[in-house]
Order: sequence, then structure tokens, then C-alpha cells
Amino acid sequence: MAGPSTTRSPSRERRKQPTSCCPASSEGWTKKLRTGGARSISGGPFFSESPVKLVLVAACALVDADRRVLIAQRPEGKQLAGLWEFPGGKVEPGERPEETLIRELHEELGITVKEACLAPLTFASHTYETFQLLMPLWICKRWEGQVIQKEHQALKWVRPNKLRDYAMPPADEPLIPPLVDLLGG
Ligand SMILES: Nc1nc2c([nH]c(=O)n2[C@@H]2O[C@H](COP(=O)(O)OP(=O)(O)OP(=O)(O)O)[C@@H](O)[C@H]2O)c(=O)[nH]1
Repeated sequence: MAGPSTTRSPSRERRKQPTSCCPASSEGWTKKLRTGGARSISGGPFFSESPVKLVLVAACALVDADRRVLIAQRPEGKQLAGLWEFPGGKVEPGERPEETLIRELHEELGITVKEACLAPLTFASHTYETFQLLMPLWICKRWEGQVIQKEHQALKWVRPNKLRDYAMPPADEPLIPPLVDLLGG
């Protein structure tokens, strides 16, 4: 009878390989998932050791006829106040992210957006002190109504290659190159 094999199965070997070509910023997240580390989505169980809250935020780059992108300055009294962000907000229980975005764009800017006019572009995944942010970013070039400032301190239309002139939350930095690629400088 053959004894227990001392050679590892190929699939086990494969699991042990470090993921190559991972950008540094995603390595911590990948490693936690590989080692069964900690995550909880909206309070629900996922991998259960020392849960880190995962916050899902839907955000949008509205693009005007001059290929400028709308950024909005976070209100006083809120976390990261004064920084410039893409309009959007947290996905509420029972909402699809696209529904969140349509609701937030109406609440924050007074515009009406059809879901068919939202095109997914990229996403941000960033570890803040108290939560992990996961933020898909959509592009929108068509909407109804005039953009008005309802909840933010200020609004600005900015060329994508000028976005770095504005202080944005750290999560937003990786969103800039895809916007420059898509819209030009
Ligand atoms: N909308 C938006 N939120 C962003 C961006 N970047 C980024 O880190 N965030 C973070 O994602 C969260 C957005 O949720 P929110 O707009 O509903 O948050 P808030 O602070 O107004 O919370 P509240 O509505 O519970 O008072 C915040 O923690 C915010 O700092 C961004 O570009 N747009």
C-alpha cells in the first residue's frame, strides 16, 4: 500500500506562490484574503478574524462638453472636510450601487441621471484608519437639469490632468490616470 505522499499537490504549490505584478497598494488586501484575514461586508460574516468594516461608496465623474470633470468640496464638519471628491455616497442597505449614485447625484447636485448613462470606469480600494473603502467610479456625460451646489462647499469643473492641483482624499489618487487616459489631459 502506498504511504502518504510527501510531495505537495500542484494546486497547493500554486496557492503558495506570491501573486506577482500586484501593485504595492493592493498587496495588503490580497495577503489578508489569502491568509483568511479579516473582513466583514456591511456587518455580515466573510472571513471572521478581527473584522474590518468594508464601506461601499458609489462615485461619479460627471464630464462636460469640454471634457472637464466635476469635483466637489466636502462640507465642513464632515470627515475629510475641505477635500475635493467625486460626487457620490455610501450604498445604503437594499440599494444597488447605481441606485445610490442616481439618488446621491440628485440630492447633492440636483440633477437627474438615467442608469443607462452611467458607464463604469474604475474603482478605488483604500484602507482608512477605521474602515476599508471600496469605491467604484462611474463616468456620466448625460444628465437632465442644471448642476447646482446643494450639499458641498464648492463645485469645480476641472481638466483631468489638473485634478492633482486639488487636495483629494488619498483613496482618489489612483482614479486620476484612468480619467486622463479616457478624456485626455
Ligand atoms: N463621494 C465620495 N466619497 C469619497 C471619495 N473619496 C473618499 O475617500 N470618499 C470617502 O467615502 C465616504 C463617502 O461617503 P459619504 O459621502 O456618504 O460620507 P459622509 O462622510 O458624508 O458620511 P455621512 O453621510 O455618513 O455623514 C467618506 O468616508 C469619504 O471620505 C470620493 O471621491 N467621493
